[in-house]
Amino acid sequence: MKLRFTKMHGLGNDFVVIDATHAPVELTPPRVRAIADRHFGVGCDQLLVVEPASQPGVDFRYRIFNADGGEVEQCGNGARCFVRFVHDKGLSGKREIRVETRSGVIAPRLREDGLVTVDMGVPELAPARIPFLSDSDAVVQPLPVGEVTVAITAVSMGNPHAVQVVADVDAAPVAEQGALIERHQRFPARVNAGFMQVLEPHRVRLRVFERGAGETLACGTGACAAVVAGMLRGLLESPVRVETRGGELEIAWAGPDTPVLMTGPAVSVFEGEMELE
Ligand SMILES: N[C@H](CCC[C@H](N)C(=O)O)C(=O)O
Repeated sequence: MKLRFTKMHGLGNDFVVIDATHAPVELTPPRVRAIADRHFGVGCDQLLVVEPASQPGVDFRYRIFNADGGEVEQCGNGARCFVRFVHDKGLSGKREIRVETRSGVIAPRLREDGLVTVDMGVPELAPARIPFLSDSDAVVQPLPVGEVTVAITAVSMGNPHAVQVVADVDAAPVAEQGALIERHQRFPARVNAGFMQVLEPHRVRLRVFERGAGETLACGTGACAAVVAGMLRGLLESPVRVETRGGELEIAWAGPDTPVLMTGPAVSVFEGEMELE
């Protein structure tokens, strides 16, 4: 089958975006992996599939697949690229689009300045709903990882995150420790592992070893989770500028039981076609 796609990125977190609003696209995990492969396919961190809404009051549905083929609940950089894609393709005349994801409805808004603001919803902190196997709901919890024990804060933005504070993100063992945390037994759905360096109360640097994709240049839900973790630890004050390797996001949060607002860019790079088994 011939697959038409748009290649996009949010701060270097890159996506293959497929328009399935007129005809369904059958995506199996092997097909997702084939598309995401950076040598034998197009290459991307995640695959985004835009579909017609399946419920009233919503404009579209969009599905998110990691490069390893697994379908996941939420993607912050992807949500920004989604609304840019829908606008640029003329799929909607609106600039604020209500879209259904596996973790609920969000409404990314394409601003006049080209940046996108997304209400990413209320962070989930209850371990059972992250999910994080723990008999405590303390903000900071010890997690044995290999030969060391790290102090993490577990947060869900619809998808699970384990955030730790480090002195220097450039020196942090992201590849080795991130891989161990991603598959840690206490995260039964696996987890995105964040490494945050606090520069000042309104500014951090962040690296994320993503579930199902490895380290990415930026992670939108990871930035939201890091700011929530930092504020709960008393280290940060809203709004926070999150410096990732791919560029900057602005994250605002008014505290527990309120939504996290994320603002950042979304870029289309090229259109393409790929023969798919
Ligand atoms: N790897 C994530 C999904 C993509 C999230 C990330 N790309 C973002 O911008 O939020 C997970 O398995 O939960």
